[in-house]
Amino acid sequence: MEKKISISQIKEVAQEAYNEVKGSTGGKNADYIPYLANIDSKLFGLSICLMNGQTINIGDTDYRFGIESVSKVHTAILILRQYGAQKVLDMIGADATGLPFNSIIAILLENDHPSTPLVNAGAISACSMVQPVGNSDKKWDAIVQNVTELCGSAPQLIDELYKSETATNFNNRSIAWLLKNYNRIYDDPDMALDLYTRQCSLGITAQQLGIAAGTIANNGVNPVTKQTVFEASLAPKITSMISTVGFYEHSGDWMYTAGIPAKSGVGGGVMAVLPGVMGVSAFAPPLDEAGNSVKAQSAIKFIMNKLGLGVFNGDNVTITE
Ligand SMILES: NC(=O)CC[C@H](N)C(=O)O
Repeated sequence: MEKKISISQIKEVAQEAYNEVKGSTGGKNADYIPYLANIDSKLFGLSICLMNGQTINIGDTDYRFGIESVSKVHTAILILRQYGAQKVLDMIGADATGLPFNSIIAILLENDHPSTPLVNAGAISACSMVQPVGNSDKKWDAIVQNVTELCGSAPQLIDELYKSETATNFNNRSIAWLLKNYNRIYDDPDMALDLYTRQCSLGITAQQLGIAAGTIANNGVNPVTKQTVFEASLAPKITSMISTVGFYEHSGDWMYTAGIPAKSGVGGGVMAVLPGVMGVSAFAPPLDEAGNSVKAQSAIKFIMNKLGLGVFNGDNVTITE
């Protein structure tokens, strides 16, 4: 069906979502990474990027927080750009794990396969694939450049977070070496792990993440800078990956209730993609038990439900002035 929504309607509903959710007290900051435990848990930002490049920003949308696992989406896009869709499927996979993001059992259950670039195992494997293989500095430049193009502006490394995470990432070290054992690490394992840890420590704003989500929704063209960041044919590949595993073991419940593919990070950020319509991002540190921001989920769900939007609705949505 044809569905028309005005920009002022979107602004109104976004403000309503923000007001509704702002006072909620559910969840708690991630504390297995010491830096994250100390972030002000009252911070809350909501940002929407429309396909005409207009952004709607409410609350703490300029605060730089740790991107954490949302960076898995960016680097999955980078290897899709460098290798193409088939090779990424062959070398990592695109399956849901139904298990926590840092699961080791998931690697064993999937017959030695990392499953998807959007869980820790697949993301470390993805970092090992980033070209030029063998050159850590150049790989890092490629990762940052790709994030910059997707967001339309540069992220900034939060050094304290990087140190905090490096000092405590024992589980991820096991994952990297287990994958090496199964020939699923395509460069030096310690280098791949370090690049993964560093990309998780990039500081990003909700506005930047909203624009990155908008770039995916806009088939690879950044709606703000108008740059073609990746080929349009890759957009449904990345969106399908986000929808199957973006909220880990809660991904099914999320798609059922909110109807929008979204990816979370333990820094409190979420980026959500409604293809052809908008990118949405929300940031608030307190998390549920699967590591997904409680307020970000509530706000994005509120917007989708109130506007009657969702990838499964079958509507042809037009945004009017
Ligand atoms: N879900 C997440 O955001 C996890 C990212 C974090 N860097 C980790 O590896 O544990």
